[in-house]
Amino acid sequence: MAEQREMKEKNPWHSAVVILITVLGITAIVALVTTAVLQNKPLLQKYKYGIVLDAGSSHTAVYIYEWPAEKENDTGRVHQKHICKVLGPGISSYSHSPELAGESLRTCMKQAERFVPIRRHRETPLYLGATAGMRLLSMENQNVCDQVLGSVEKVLRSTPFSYQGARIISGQEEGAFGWITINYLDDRLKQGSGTTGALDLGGASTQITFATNQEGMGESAENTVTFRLYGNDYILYTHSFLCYGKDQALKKTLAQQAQVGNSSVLDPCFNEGYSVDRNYSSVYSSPCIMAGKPLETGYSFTHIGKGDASQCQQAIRRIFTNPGCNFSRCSFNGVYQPPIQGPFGAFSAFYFVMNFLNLTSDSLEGTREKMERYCSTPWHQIKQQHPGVKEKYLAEYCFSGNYILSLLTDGYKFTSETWSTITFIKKISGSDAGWTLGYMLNLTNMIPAEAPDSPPLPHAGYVTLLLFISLVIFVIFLFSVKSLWPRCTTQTQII
Ligand SMILES: Nc1ncnc2c1ncn2[C@@H]1O[C@H](COP(=O)(O)OP(=O)(O)OP(=O)(O)O)[C@@H](O)[C@H]1O
Repeated sequence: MAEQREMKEKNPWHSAVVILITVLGITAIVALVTTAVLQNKPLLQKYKYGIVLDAGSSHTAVYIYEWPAEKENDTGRVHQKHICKVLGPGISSYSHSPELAGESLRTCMKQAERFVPIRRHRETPLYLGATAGMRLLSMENQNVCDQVLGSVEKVLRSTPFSYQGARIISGQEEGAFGWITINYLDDRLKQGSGTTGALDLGGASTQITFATNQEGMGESAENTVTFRLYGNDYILYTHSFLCYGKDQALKKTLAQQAQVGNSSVLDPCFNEGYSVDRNYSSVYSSPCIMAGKPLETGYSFTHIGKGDASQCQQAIRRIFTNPGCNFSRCSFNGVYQPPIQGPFGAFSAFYFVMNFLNLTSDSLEGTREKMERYCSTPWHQIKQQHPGVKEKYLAEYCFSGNYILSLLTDGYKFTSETWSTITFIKKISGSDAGWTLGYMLNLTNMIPAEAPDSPPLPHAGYVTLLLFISLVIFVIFLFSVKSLWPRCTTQTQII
């Protein structure tokens, strides 16, 4: 007591200093916590947009993509905001009235104006990529093909968006950008982990693309695409088979069966009881059909279903030619293909068909069995079982399922073992699997060649660490000034 009194007398300010330090310390902590909380509060997110039109052989679809304006180079951040399916056929079907090709896009483009905020319209890039239908039209008639492209260009230029061009993309681009899309959406590119191969089945062409090691790729330069993405080098094998999309393959198979020139064609790829009259010209008019319409036949024939999956596969096998392989190994039609390296994602018609047939998770043997059963089911029963399904698709599922089986096994050489590496997919993280997203990411330079430098700590981690260190310093400080605190003793003093 005497000591304390003595101390107080020596330093009359000491309790005032301690109080001041404590108040300042508490104020500092409150300020730090407030800063940390405010700093971590999410900012009002601003978005950017991009629009890509997929002008396919069977139809056109308008994809609207959205991504946060701040982090354009972060993988997995662009997502599909909306898809509008254009009514009517693909633009290549407007060869008799090209001006209608552009008109067909107007409704979806109006929708796009509503989905993209008005303040972003002018800066939103707009692309149109045409695929196999237009590739075929350009082979048939370049002049009409240009007119169709001119017609869609006119309409797209009249929209408020930043029009970047309408062009026919190559089969190689279609394959490679499909591969980029699925690996970007899976977040595999930034991680630099193993990638997924892409199998795309369209109406008029089909693409196979997968990463492979360099060995043997020198064999065929036209099947090689290289990318440097996020600091990783990729060597891709890619091939697009024009005329081997689902619709053209069906025409090829039917044309080959109709070559005999009878008034009716008994087709194992259609269910028993199916019967439709068809014009020869509807089958033989495609540039994919080399043979001409059989001579000395009528105008039309009756297409009759026989419903036999094994015979159907035999008929399909005949559309894969075998002119000999000039490489170490080939898929079909003499096209080079290195050993397949999975896993694979199979999309577009691969998914539509296998999903309908409930075959997305079956073994190869199980798939064959189910196809036998499906094809041998009478047509009237199929129609009864699936009243809501478009009749054209329904009639073709026996052919389509067998075509997929044959393309993957006889064509691409998948086996019972490698079959299980295929996943049939429609969407990944809400965005459709297809070439459009990869195309836009490439044209807008949204995937950098080198991995961007990132701070050692994320923002929230940095603020938390700062707060923690400050608290530790403050506690140490309090302990070090403890000696200045007035000592209170509870011991009763015996005088
Ligand atoms: N639900 C469905 N069931 C069966 N087939 C379908 C279904 N939806 C679409 N298809 C068909 O699947 C095929 C592929 O469609 P997709 O839109 O991917 O091709 P595309 O872009 O028109 O063709 P390409 O890429 O060859 O130009 C087309 O023949 C289309 O008619």
